Amino acid sequence: MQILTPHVYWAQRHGEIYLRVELSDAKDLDISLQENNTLQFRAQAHGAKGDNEYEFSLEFLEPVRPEINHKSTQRQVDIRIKKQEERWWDRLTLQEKKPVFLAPDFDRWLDESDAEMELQAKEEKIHKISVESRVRKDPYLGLKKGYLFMYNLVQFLGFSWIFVNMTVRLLILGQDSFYDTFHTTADMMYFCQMMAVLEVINPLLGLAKTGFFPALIQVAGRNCILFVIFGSLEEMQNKPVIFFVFYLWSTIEIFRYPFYMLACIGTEWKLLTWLRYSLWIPLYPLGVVAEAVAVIQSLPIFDETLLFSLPLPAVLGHSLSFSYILQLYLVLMFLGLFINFRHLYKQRKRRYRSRKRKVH
Ligand SMILES: CCCCCCCCCCCCC[C@@H](O)CC(=O)SCCNC(=O)CCNC(=O)[C@H](O)C(C)(C)COP(=O)(O)OP(=O)(O)OC[C@H]1O[C@@H](n2cnc3c(N)ncnc32)[C@H](O)[C@@H]1OP(=O)(O)O
Repeated sequence: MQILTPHVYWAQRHGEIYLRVELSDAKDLDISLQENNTLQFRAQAHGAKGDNEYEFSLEFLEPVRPEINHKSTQRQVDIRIKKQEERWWDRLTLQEKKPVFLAPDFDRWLDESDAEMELQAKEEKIHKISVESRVRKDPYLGLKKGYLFMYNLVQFLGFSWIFVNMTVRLLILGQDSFYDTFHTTADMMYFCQMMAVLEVINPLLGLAKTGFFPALIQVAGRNCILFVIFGSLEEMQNKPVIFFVFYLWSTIEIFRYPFYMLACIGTEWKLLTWLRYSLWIPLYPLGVVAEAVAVIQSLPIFDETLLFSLPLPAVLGHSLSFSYILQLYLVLMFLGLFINFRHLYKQRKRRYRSRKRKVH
């Protein structure tokens, strides 16, 4: 009987090494880790040349733990060894030259970044299971979901009404429709934007996972434009800028709210998700620019009418025009744009990273 060397295939993860020894019906297995961090393998098995004794040894690149897991099947011997430190290895063996009997196990092979993704996906799965088990204990879950579903439905219907109304009027009247956007849609916009205050309250009550601060910036920013600039200045109400502001706001909302509605019933439509997490990229800056134009157009009107002006002591003059506060608000708007743009970018990345992981 000869002593032969079997084919050995290997793959790694950050914490483990997998070896697949191609031997069928292996018996009398003797697998041990020597003091010099070398795996010693010996077995009787059936190979191409009949029954033979097979052996090989591998000195690992970095220290491994002494416990060795192995399983012998009719076709192969699987060995699993834990690394001492969770670290990616450049190669398996200490010697740089790869032994001739060793090859990558392409069935298990992952490169470092894929292995990281696999690890993260596992962690996320464990996290999800623990969150789900906690959530399942919430006796009001059905009620909360029902409330959110209804809220999103109402908002969706409101913004759809505005969007369709404006689109139809634009198609029929062309540019003339720009001038009476406010008179035809403001009531519905008031309703939707007042309802939107709930978006700031919901995360405080633990009802939705919305970012509290981004929601506050979003709702406060829009309501300031709607109620203070458009609502209180009649001179602004026939300006075309209202058309652009309302159209940009409602365009995102007719996708965002149905996306949330589906989330409430545990469903997802890929196209809708993509629209919710992509449309803001052009719309948000455009929206801020349109809102900034509205603020700038309102400055001389506030100066003239002295509406909301702050009375000052006589030595400092009569009053401080509200337009100064709006000029400060203009700066805040771009700060708000930066904060929310970054928030939405992170949400998009999170959404697509976790979906990509689910695919693996
Ligand atoms: C402190 C005083 C501030 C003073 C103001 C200062 C100036 C501010 C200027 C601001 C400029 C505003 C400009 C703006 O008006 C311009 C426009 O809007 S233009 C049109 C384009 N706009 C947009 O695209 C923004 C749309 N709005 C939003 O996206 C949100 O309002 C926002 C808060 C910005 C982000 O939303 P959120 O944090 O909720 O992110 P997600 O959508 O990813 O949701 C996270 C998870 O929560 C779940 N969720 C959220 N809401 C609901 C809900 N209603 N029902 C059910 N579930 C909900 C969602 O499913 C996610 O869950 P999961 O993580 O499981 O996926």
